Amino acid sequence: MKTFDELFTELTDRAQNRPAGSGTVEALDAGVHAQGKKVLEEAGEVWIAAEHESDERLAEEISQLLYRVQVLMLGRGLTTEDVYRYL
Ligand SMILES: N=c1c2ncn([C@@H]3O[C@H](COP(=O)(O)OP(=O)(O)OP(=O)(O)O)[C@@H](O)[C@H]3O)c2ncn1[C@@H]1O[C@H](COP(=O)(O)O)[C@@H](O)[C@H]1O
Repeated sequence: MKTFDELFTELTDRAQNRPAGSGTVEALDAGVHAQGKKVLEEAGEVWIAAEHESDERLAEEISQLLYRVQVLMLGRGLTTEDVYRYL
């Protein structure tokens, strides 16, 4: 179990150290256009799960959306502070 901030720290480390086999490194190398498409795709899956699937499936889809949003943040060079200032 990890928090949003803990995941962001982990993904930042992946971006900096680029370990072999990291899906995050692959997603970052794919560029902002591909990262944005993944955000949209996961958002759609969250919507469908919210209407038609279990709480557990919905929670899982939301976790994937959060991951995809973080990859996009890293792709654009944003930090959590850049986002939190608007919350
Ligand atoms: N939280 C996530 C996470 N959520 C979603 N995903 C990726 O997103 C996929 C699910 O989303 P999709 O529906 O788009 O995927 P898919 O269509 O089934 O498959 P592809 O798009 O990959 O072909 C998963 O199979 C993962 O590849 C994640 N990949 C990694 N993490 C965490 O990120 C950290 C770093 O991971 P690595 O960079 O892979 O080491 C680790 O703590 C991981 O647990």
